[in-house]
Amino acid sequence: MVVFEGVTKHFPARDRDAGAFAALDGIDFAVARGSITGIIGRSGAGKSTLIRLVNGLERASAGKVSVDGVDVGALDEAGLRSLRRSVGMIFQHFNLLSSRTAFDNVALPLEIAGVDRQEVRKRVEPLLDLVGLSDKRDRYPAELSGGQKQRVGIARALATEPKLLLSDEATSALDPETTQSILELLRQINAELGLTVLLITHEMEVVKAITSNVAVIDRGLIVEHGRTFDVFTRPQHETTRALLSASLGAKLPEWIRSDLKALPLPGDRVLVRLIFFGETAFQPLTARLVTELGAEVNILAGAIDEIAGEPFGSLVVSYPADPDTLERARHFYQETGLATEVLGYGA
Ligand SMILES: Nc1ncnc2c1ncn2[C@@H]1O[C@H](COP(=O)(O)OP(=O)(O)OP(=O)(O)O)[C@@H](O)[C@H]1O
Repeated sequence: MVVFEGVTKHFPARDRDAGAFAALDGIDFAVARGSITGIIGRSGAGKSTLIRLVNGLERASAGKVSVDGVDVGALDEAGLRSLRRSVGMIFQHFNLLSSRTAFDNVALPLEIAGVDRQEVRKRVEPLLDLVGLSDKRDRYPAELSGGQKQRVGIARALATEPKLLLSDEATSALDPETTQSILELLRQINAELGLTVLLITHEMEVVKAITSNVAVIDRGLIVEHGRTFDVFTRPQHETTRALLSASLGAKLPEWIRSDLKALPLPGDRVLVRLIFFGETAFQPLTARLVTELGAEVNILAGAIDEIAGEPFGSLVVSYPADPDTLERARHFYQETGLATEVLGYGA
């Protein structure tokens, strides 16, 4: 649906002598039709720039961005206007016009497209109904809650019947409960209207809750991408691990985490996160681990979590970090296919 091929975006560097600065540095990535795809990354990694290239708010310095086979960079003004009708966008701060009612905000893109008043009414009313705001149609943004404003934003984004919806931190200004209801609405729109959703967020909970696919961007490069379940349960890149560490699975108590070392001292124990999913979730692997290691295994934390509707469990254990035990553990993990992550070492 959206394809990035060798996409680079330069901005003039702040320091005039430094030349150009690459906000995106060779992005190759495709967003599957019908998916809800998340882009995550640290602040300044290039998420907004990436999404703004999709509807032509920015132009790539090199490479190609295409939407449904259309090369966005090659479009003239008329082409861009037509593209923006097929690509809706929602924003963190809703971007509603305060002088227009909910109805008139949703109607705006249709008025701009020259749709006549009767047709506008025919299209806007079902949209207000879809987002659950029929009774608020004549309210002004100032009279609506954050969640209701975002619902107006979503209805407005859907007015021109787009195939793709871009979401730029759409739930970041909302409380957790309202976030859940907006995510539920996005999920419904994705399922019922077959709309592809590309969202950027710094909220891992959002990614976990609704995306089917995720890409991790770091300093202008996609460093990891795949099914959300796979990326979240078996993160390969250090940036992904850092982004996920606070939000996923069993959380280590702070007093243990703050004492963790990157390398063991003699007599230290290793702290390992064991991740259970699929086959491994149904086997008594913890009991076997204790037997196989022949060493004292402590359980420090455990949780059952859910990613994109699939359950998985994680358990943080510690055992002696001597070479024999580590070798037996490595062998056991290899044999059972248990996913693990070494968190560090401690006494
Ligand atoms: N118009 C611009 N001119 C110059 N530099 C820019 C411009 N837009 C973005 N940048 C720079 O490009 C880099 C990527 O910015 P971008 O907004 O895409 O990051 P982000 O991942 O969305 O960050 P955040 O999560 O903080 O919004 C940043 O270093 C930013 O300062």
